[in-house]
Amino acid sequence: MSIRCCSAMLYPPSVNCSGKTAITSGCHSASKFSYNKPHTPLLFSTHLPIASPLLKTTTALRRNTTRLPPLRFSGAADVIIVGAGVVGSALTYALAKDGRRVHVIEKDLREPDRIVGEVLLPGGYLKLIELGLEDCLEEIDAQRMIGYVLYKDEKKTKLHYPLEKFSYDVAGRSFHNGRFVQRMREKTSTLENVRMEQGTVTTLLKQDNKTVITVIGVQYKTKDGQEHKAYAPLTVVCDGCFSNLRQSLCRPKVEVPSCFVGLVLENCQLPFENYAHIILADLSIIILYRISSTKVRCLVDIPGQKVPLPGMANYLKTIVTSQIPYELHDAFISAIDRGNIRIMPNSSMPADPYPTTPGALLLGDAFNMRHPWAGGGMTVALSDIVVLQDLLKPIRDLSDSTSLCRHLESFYILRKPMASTINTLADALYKVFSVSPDEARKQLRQATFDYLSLGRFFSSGYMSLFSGLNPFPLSLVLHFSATVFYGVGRLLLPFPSFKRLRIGARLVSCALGIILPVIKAEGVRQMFFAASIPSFYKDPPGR
Ligand SMILES: Cc1cc2nc3c(=O)[nH]c(=O)nc-3n(C[C@H](O)[C@H](O)[C@H](O)COP(=O)(O)OP(=O)(O)OC[C@H]3O[C@@H](n4cnc5c(N)ncnc54)[C@H](O)[C@@H]3O)c2cc1C
Repeated sequence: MSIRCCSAMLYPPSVNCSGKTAITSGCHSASKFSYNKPHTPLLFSTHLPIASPLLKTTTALRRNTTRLPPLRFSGAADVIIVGAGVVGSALTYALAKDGRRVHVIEKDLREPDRIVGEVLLPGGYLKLIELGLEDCLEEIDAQRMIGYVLYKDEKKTKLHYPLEKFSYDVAGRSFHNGRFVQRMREKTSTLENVRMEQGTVTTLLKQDNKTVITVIGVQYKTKDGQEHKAYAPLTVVCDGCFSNLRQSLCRPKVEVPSCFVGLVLENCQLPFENYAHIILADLSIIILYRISSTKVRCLVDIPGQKVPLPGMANYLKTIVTSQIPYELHDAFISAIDRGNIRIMPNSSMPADPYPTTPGALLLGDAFNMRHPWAGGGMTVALSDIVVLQDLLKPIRDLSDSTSLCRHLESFYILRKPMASTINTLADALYKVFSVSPDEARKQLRQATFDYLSLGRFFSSGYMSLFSGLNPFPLSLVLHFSATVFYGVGRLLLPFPSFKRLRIGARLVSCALGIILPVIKAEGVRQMFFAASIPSFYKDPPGR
């Protein structure tokens, strides 16, 4: 179906709530796109000198590269993106490269300082290459990561990502999240057709034509307290895990099984450099990985929705120190004494399979979350961006929101291999690895550790799933089933007793109780029989 609406007519330029155009200064000029895109001609103002906090980021690393993000154009955008975190920035770059005029509104353009999004899996790195953003990992002192060392009791096992078939640069990376995000913002804001602005989006603007409600733009507040409205045929909400806007687009079912307590260890050596260290400790899971040449991140998983900060230093010192490798004790205690202990809730939220509000999309953590212990969030999100970019590429005009919305139904199917594999792995194995007094759960935890320690096919199968290099849900289910059989087999061999039989049966029931709800939340049909869903084959509208 061909769409011929004129987006400029439907979507007026960004205006503030008093009705004035938002851009009030600068030299407006009729701009020409350097790409071949049949847009209604709009007036563009290029290189408007607007002061931005992006410039004020002070790290020496960026002193030479940071530039003002100019408000590039004053006309209506094709796409509004809410949030310039990992996802918003990468999506902006992808769409702008394809010739869309993108208006990004970000609450805070200063370099973020968070304990999230510090490990990019090799599969995510490949997606970054597909998006042309791999250079954002340069000059930020990012560290190469080639696998995990898994610790349990006195034993440890080394697990490698299956990187043999790839060029040397393909590996995991770990880094300061803020540096990575800032590099992406900088690169994105150099594009002529990107308008990056600091402001907090407060509302999605909707048009109700009695049969269907369509999102037509956003209302946002700038730092000076002014309210503005911006309009576009498509609004993508990437406002992260604490999203305020997702409620109006889906039915979020957020679970918070635990929190991460984060510390930075300085000037110490990991027992195995280039590996993340995952310790299945007596009380919780502890993760250590390098985020720069001088700093190591330590994350301690504490079950529960809220973790009290008072008393945390004491808990870490008296209980946790003894659980981490001996050579890190001094650095760990120094980190506690420095006092910069951070806490983040670990949320999990299945994607709503068909959030169908024309004119809007959710992406990133606002749309879908999984337990972060496996470091898969950015990989899933970057993979989603590649799928979305491919779906939008052939569509010239985005202004028929209803057709576009129907076309994008296939997004929810095509994203499934990567998203379901990583989501299921993260949520199911988190439960398997978390501490429980139940004997069957203890057996399952031990069996999984031992299964991974078998090496060869057994560990490489899991590692290709963990790495995001083999996004294949069926393979995950087969490996999980094999782990359970292995666990039961060990209990029953050489001579099964009645007690062991009972534990074996409970082990199977625990494993099913863990994996089935996760698969159900992902959608059995979308996960395993995607090709049987009609929207899998949809032709784009308006070709
Ligand atoms: C403790 C923890 C550790 C994690 N570790 C990893 C890891 O190692 N590897 C990994 O891949 N994933 C990890 N994740 C998940 C990962 O952080 C997320 O998947 C990723 O950051 C999602 O990116 P995003 O852009 O959707 O959200 P964010 O990165 O949170 O970005 C959202 C952006 O939107 C802006 N914003 C919010 N509200 C508004 C508004 N109203 N108006 C305008 N702007 C707004 C925010 O300022 C922010 O810049 C971790 C998560 C947690 C909780």
